[in-house]
Amino acid sequence: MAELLPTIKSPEDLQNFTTAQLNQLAGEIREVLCNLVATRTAHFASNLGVVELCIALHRTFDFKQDRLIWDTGHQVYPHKLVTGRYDQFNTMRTKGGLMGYPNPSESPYDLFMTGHAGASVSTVMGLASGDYLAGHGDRHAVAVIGDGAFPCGMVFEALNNAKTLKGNLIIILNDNKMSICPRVGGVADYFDRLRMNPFYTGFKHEIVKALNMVPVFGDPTERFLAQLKEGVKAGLHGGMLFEELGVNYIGPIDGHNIPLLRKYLEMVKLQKGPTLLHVVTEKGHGYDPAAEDPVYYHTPPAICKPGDAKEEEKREGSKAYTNYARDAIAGAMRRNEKVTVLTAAMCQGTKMEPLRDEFGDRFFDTGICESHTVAFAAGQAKAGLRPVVNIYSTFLQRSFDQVFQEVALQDLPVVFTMDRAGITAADGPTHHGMYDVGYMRMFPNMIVMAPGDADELTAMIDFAVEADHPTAIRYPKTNAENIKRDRAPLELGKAEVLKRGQDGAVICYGAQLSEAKKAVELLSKDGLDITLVNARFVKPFDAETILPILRESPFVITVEEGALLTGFGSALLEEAADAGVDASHVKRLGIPDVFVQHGDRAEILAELQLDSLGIATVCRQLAGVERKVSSSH
Ligand SMILES: Cc1ncc(C[n+]2csc(CCOP(=O)(O)OP(=O)(O)O)c2C)c(N)n1
Ligand SMILES: CC(=O)[C@@H](O)[C@H](O)COP(=O)(O)O
Ligand SMILES: [Mg+2]
Repeated sequence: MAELLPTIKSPEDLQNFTTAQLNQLAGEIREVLCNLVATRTAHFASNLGVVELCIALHRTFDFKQDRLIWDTGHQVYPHKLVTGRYDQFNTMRTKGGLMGYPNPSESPYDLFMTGHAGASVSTVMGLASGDYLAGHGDRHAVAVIGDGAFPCGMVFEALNNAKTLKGNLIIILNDNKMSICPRVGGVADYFDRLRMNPFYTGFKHEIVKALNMVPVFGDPTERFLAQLKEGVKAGLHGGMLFEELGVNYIGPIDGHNIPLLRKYLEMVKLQKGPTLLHVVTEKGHGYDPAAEDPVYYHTPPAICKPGDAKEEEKREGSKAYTNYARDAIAGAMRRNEKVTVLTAAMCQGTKMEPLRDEFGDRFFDTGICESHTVAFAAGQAKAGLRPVVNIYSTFLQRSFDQVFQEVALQDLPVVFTMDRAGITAADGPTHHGMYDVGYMRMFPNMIVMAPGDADELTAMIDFAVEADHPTAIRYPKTNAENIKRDRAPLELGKAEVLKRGQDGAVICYGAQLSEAKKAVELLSKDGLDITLVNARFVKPFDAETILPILRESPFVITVEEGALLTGFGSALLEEAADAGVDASHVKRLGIPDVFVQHGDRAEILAELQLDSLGIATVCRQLAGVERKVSSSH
């Protein structure tokens, strides 16, 4: 039972806690985190790892004035607990409840709504700059960024700019040796070398002893710090990469020792100029199964007791679109040795660990560097390879310009398999994949498609790796079904008509096809005979099939799990306008011009009328069936 946590209404309540109480608080936070993931899937190992760091930060700074950004934001749960949200904590990631990321509408301690990695150093610099110009140069601005997020290009862009900053910038590098998967790349190796620093290994105890003799405030600390840093530099050139960029480097230090963290945080507060404090933590700290398998426990399914008979089953999961995509890519790689696959640190989410093992040198994990990934794939394509960029729709947004310049403009055969396209549910607005239809279809040369079911996804990937142009395929985070029908073979730019009727038409782009089909079946019980089209392609658009349906149908509904602005329905309206075809009877179902909040996927889709009942209801309204029924009474 938590004893201290319920008493904390704001971080000010931590100020009188003793070290023993702060340690007790750390234990209580971990217990609450464990209780949460027993009930639902949520970010776990990352949160366990930052408990002490979070407490020490809030004990040292006053974030009513000072600024704090947790990079990415998935490790923000302890912060939520100590900033007055303990009472609502059991609503985490449920509709209307707390968001799993920072959310300014929940608390003034959350400055930005985030979820994408790598922006923290830049935004914190902006805050520091604004505070300085507003005469609040005494405020401190702190970015906490993980070792996985650190290699993002944007972080280095910010570091490059940091020494020009007037204002106090503190970067806490939370180094737990992990991204979601084990971290990769040269920066990771560099952090490993920094850990070999005697500051962290051999001499650590000596340094801690010396620190204990140093008062926390005033000049002596600064002098001591300067000497200490010189000593470390002379020893192993630790942190020289940062020092050369004009950023003071301190560390690494143990991130699970609250008094030690406090001491160093007090010191960096006094430091002039941008400062990076390298803190070493363990992902999953305090819960052994998570510490031993932080990949699985990054976002484990609910009730993940080790040894749980169902655990293995959950690991593989039922067959989602993600699995079909993975298997189709694997098939293409087996058939054609020119096919490569690229991931930007999402090997686990895209279920590609088996591909990493099977295709060693044709599997590329670039880390959280989406822009680089796409330009890199373009280079591979130019060199004659057939790269597949397997990426979440929302994260591909980072590469908009590389999709334009390096891929589309050169007309290179890069395949984009865009996972999590649509409502991703509990992650919320930062993660829903809503915009890819628009940002892909606007570029010349692109072939842009969405499968209506599982086998179609396989067919599209097979088609894409043979295409001579860039291709994009979107699919959502859900289990994939196969729709029984006399399946039309996949043909470039051709829609599939599943059924013809005279009372109206439903044209579906993507995986809501099964819901659309159910709706059409429901409607036939009401006596409505509805045409059902599986659009397959938004580009090239099948005007030949679709425009006659527009002309002949009393109403037409387009269905897509994406933004209405720039989406499939918009493409249809553009085609109709260009061809002079009346489209005033077209109703578009999709995601309106709002940021959709987090919640249960089925619930959100139902609210958007993107399920069978919603589609059927709209059809009835357009067909006037309700009116007919009521007037017959
Ligand atoms: C731009 C972007 N790409 C990918 C992701 C997916 N993602 C979320 S957390 C994470 C790992 C981050 O590692 P790190 O920063 O070290 O934090 P840790 O989980 O280790 O605490 C990844 C790849 C993301 N959120 N944003
Ligand atoms: C923080 C982050 O961006 C990832 O952890 C994301 O939540 C993963 O999403 P999936 O659970 O859909 O793989
Ligand atoms: Mg990490």
